[in-house]
Amino acid sequence: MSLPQIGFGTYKLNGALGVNAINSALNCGYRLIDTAFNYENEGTVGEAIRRSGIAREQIIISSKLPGRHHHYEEALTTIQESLYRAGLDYYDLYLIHWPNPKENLYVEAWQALITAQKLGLVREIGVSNFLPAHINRLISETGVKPAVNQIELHPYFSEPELRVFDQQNKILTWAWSPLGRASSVLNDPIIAGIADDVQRSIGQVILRWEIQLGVLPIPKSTHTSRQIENLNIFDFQLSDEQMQTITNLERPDGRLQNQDPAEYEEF
Ligand SMILES: NC(=O)C1=CN([C@@H]2O[C@H](COP(=O)(O)OP(=O)(O)OC[C@H]3O[C@@H](n4cnc5c(N)ncnc54)[C@H](OP(=O)(O)O)[C@@H]3O)[C@@H](O)[C@H]2O)C=CC1
Ligand SMILES: O=C(O)C(=O)[C@@H](O)[C@H](O)C(=O)CO
Repeated sequence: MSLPQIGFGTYKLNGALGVNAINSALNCGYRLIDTAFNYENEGTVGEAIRRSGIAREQIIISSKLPGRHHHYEEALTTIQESLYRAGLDYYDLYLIHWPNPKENLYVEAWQALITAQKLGLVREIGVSNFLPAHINRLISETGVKPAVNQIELHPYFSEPELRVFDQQNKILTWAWSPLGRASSVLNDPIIAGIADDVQRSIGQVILRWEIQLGVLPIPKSTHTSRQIENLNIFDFQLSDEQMQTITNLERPDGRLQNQDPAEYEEF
């Protein structure tokens, strides 16, 4: 499957305001929309797509299986429910949202995603927030590798080891909260200096850094002007030195909400 280099995140985009925001993103040119069963907005995404008038096959739509439905039968039913909610016949991608290692049912959930792919409910399957040990287990127990791994990634938390692991295994890394969910990174003075040099906004520099790292960012915005700004990152380049300067901003406590997938469980 070929994917755009950037997608659109939809966490917190619900109801009529959500439909307007997602519709606006589609009009701006986004062709990859990220949602999740737990966002309770798969219906909003489906409605925005129908209203856009853009042909279904021109849009990549990705959703995610919540932790409370990792049992095989429940997972299959949940994928069907995800489709009914969105009013879609298929998802282009379906991911396990979190591995929930203490619950320890993610291999069973993966087997359900494999079946869903065989049934044509989803075109490709992947994971989110998976560490190398979790992915190695999926591969050794099922022989099927995830197509993508969607992980927290922004300049204060750039996941160097996980990116290398994904690359070595030909798994595409997606960056969630690529703008640090509008936290202090969007005012970082070092990135501001680079933004001045390249005559772009801080957000554009961050997203460009992610693209040049080989990662697919999925920024969310309710504002059309920001949606456009976040897309306009393909007509400039960061130098190797600028790339390294941003990568050096890594912080040991760089996670936004201390959601370490080795420990964190989300249901
Ligand atoms: N798999 C997972 O576990 C997770 C997945 N995700 C996915 O990743 C997506 C993106 O992450 P998210 O947490 O939403 O955070 P983002 O990093 O995309 O940041 C979104 C915030 O940044 C603001 N913003 C967007 N563009 C700009 C800009 N150019 N300048 C200034 N501010 C800007 C938005 O404000 P405004 O809307 O007002 O414009 C919003 O407050 C989610 O929507 C979701 O789809 C997120 C978290 C976890
Ligand atoms: O948004 C998501 O996809 C999540 O997995 C959530 O954990 C989200 O990051 C969050 O902040 C919940 O409080």
